[in-house]
Amino acid sequence: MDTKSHNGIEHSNTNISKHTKMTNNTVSPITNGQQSCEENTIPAFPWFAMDIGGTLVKLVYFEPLDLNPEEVELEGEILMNIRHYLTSNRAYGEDGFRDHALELNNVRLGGRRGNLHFIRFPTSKMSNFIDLCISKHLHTLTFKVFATGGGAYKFEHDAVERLKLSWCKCDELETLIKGLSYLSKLNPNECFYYEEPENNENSNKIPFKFNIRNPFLLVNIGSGISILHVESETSYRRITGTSIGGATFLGLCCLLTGCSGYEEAIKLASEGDSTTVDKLVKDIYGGDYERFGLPGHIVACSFGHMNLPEKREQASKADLARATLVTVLNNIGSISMMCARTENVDRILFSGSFLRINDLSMRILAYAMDYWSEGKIKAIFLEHEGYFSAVGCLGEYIMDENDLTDISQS
Ligand SMILES: Nc1ncnc2c1ncn2[C@@H]1O[C@H](COP(=O)(O)OP(=O)(O)O)[C@@H](O)[C@H]1O
Ligand SMILES: CC(C)(COP(=O)(O)O)[C@@H](O)C(=O)NCCC(=O)O
Repeated sequence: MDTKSHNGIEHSNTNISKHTKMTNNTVSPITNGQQSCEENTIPAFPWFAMDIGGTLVKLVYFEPLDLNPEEVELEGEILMNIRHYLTSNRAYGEDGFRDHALELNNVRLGGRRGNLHFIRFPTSKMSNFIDLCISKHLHTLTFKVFATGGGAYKFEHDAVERLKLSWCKCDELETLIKGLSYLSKLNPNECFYYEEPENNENSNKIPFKFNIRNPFLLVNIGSGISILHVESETSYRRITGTSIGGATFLGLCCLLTGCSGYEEAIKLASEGDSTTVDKLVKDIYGGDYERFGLPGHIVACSFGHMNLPEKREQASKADLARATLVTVLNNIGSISMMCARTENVDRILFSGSFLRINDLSMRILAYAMDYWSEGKIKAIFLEHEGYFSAVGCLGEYIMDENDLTDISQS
C-alpha cells in the first residue's frame, strides 16, 4: 500500500523504489518527445532533483564520471556546458551557491559512478532559475527533472510550459526518509551528536552509527516544522508540525534587527545574550521554582522583559536575535520532547536547512534534550541538513538495487 502524506496517516511502501530499474549501467538516450515519469528505465542524463521548499530550493546534481566515448558524443555541447558550469563554479549569479564541503565523490547511483553536488538558491528566485536554464538552452533538450517540496506542485505549470521537460513529482516527507536512509549508508560521518553540548570551547562532535530500523523521531526544521515517527524507510507517520520554524526565526530577526539575511541573523544570534530580553524563572522567583523542578536559569517567558522601555533600551540587536533563536528552539525542543515521550523513542534526528552553519542551535537542542530527558533521549544531527528530500527524490527515480552494495568514497 502506498498512501499520501497527511497528519496521522500511516505510510507503508515495501518497495525500495517505486520503479524497478534496469541495471545494465546504460541510460536512455535523450529523445525527441517528453519522457514519462513512470518509465521503467534509467532516465537520460542530466540527473537533477530539486526540493523546492518554502524558502530554499535544494538542487542535487549527479555528475557522471564514467561516460564512455559514445555517451560523450551523445551528450552534446549543451549538456557538457551545463556540466562544466555547475561543477566548476561555487556561486551562480548572486543567489545560487554550491555547498562544496558537502559534495560526495565517486558514489554509485543507478549503476553509474559520479559525484553528487549540492546547490541551493532562494525559492523566490525560481523564475530567474528557469530563465537561466533557457539561456543555457536546456529547453531545447528533452529530459526529466525530479521535483519535490511544495514548489514541485506550485511551479509545475511554469516549469513544464517554459522548459518543455518531464516534471516528475515526489512527496517531500517520503523522499526525506529515503534520502536520510541513502546518505546515512553512503556517508559514515553523516549522523553525529555532541558529547558535551554545553561546552563552548569543545562540544565534542561524535559520529553516530545510525540504524534506520530502530524507531526514531525525525524533526525537519525547514520554513515550518514537520515531526515524523519513523519505524523504517517505508513505515512512518507525520505526527504533528508547527508553524514556528526556520522562516519564523529569520522573519522575526529581520523585523527586530533589520538584518538582511540568514547568515547575518545567525552571526548576530551567536554574539547576543537572550537573558536581557527573556524573563527567567529566577527573575520571577528570585531563584529556582523547586516544587516543580524548574531551575532559576531557564526561560519563564520569552521576550518577557520587553514590555519595559528601559529593558528595551538595554537590549542590543544581537540580544534580540539570540532571544528569537532561543524562543524558536524552546518551542521545537518542547514539542519534540513531548512527541518522543508519547512515541516512546530515545533518538530524535533533526534535519532541515535551519541547522545550516548553525552549530549554536544544534548545541542548544542537544543540551535541552539531554537535560529534560535526564540523559535518556539523544539529539542527532546530519551533515547534509536540508538536502535529504532532494537526494531521496533523485534516488526514487534513479537508484537501483545494487547502488548501496559497493560503497566507495574518495
Ligand atoms: N541562505 C539562506 N537563506 C534563507 N534561509 C536560510 C538560508 N540558509 C539556511 N536558512 C534557514 O533554513 C530555513 C529553510 O530550511 P529548508 O529546510 O530549506 O526549508 P524549505 O524546504 O521550507 O525551504 C530558513 O527558514 C532559514 O531559517
Ligand atoms: C507545510 C510544510 C510541510 C512545508 O514544508 P517546508 O517547506 O516548510 O519544509 C511545513 O512547513 C510544515 O509542516 N508546517 C507546519 C504545519 C503545521 O503542522 O502546523
